Amino acid sequence: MTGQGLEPDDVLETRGAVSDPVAAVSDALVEIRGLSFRRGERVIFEDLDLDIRRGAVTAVMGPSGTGKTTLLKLITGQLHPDAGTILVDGRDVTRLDRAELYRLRRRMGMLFQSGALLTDLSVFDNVAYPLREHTNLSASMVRKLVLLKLEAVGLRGARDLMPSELSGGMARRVALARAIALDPMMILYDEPFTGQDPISMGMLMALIRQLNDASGLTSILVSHDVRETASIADYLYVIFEGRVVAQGTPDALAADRSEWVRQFMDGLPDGPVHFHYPAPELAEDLLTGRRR
Ligand SMILES: Nc1ncnc2c1ncn2[C@@H]1O[C@H](COP(=O)(O)OP(=O)(O)OP(=O)(O)O)[C@@H](O)[C@H]1O
Repeated sequence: MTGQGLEPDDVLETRGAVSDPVAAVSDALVEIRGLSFRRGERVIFEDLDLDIRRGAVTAVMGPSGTGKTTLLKLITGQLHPDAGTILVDGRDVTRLDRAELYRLRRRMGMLFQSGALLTDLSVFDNVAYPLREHTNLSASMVRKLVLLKLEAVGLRGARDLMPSELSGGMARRVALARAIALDPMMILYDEPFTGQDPISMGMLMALIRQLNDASGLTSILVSHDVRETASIADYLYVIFEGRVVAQGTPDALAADRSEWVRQFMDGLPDGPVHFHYPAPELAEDLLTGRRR
């Protein structure tokens, strides 16, 4: 028993009627249909549908452990679902062979929590790494591209530094330059703001939005930082217990009065997601003669 009592009717559709850009354009770069995924006995996703619109910043939010990172790994083909389809640019990642998946993955930049820089390489060489690995470009072309990517994240002047000489925020920006080195069609961010001070958080937020718009990217952003995420995303999904419980533009979700949306967007400690793990009444528990 989960104690959450989520029924199918609780699923909220909070798309704004006319002003919602996503409702008007159905051009999805990622189209997920009927996705089911388990970890042992645990159901992570059950019949999940979700679209990521081309050119937009789409955020996926939800309580900790709800499967956000898992969703990114399913989209990139690092995990295989039990059922459902995941179309990325029209191709079902669940059906691609290794070589096709590898080619598709090259077109997806990733900034994962664990995406550390290579500590033995300079900033320049970290960004050059995917270019040298995956292309036959000349050294002078690699140099130009690396400098352009570093310029895009404001760190062209830091090219000769080693990762140990960077602040946490700078390191994340270098990782971002590396993630866009191969000019991906899409970039996936997993908790990009974790551990950042407010200034570097603001910088990263602006960069995510700027890179998306200037490079014609499509961005998927997984984050716990509701307010910050809502301020840069075009569209938000809230997932919980394997399903989408709310979706809409930031404005639509800000105006939504339902308990689900309010608890999540306002960070309320109790609501449909309970603070207490299901238990008998406290008085009943205290008065009983049981030892545990
Ligand atoms: N390698 C693994 N083996 C077994 N279970 C796992 C594994 N990785 C994750 N899980 C479980 O899958 C569930 C979803 O994990 P996931 O990391 O996707 O959640 P999340 O929403 O990204 O969480 P957070 O916001 O805390 O990062 C969790 O219950 C987690 O314990």
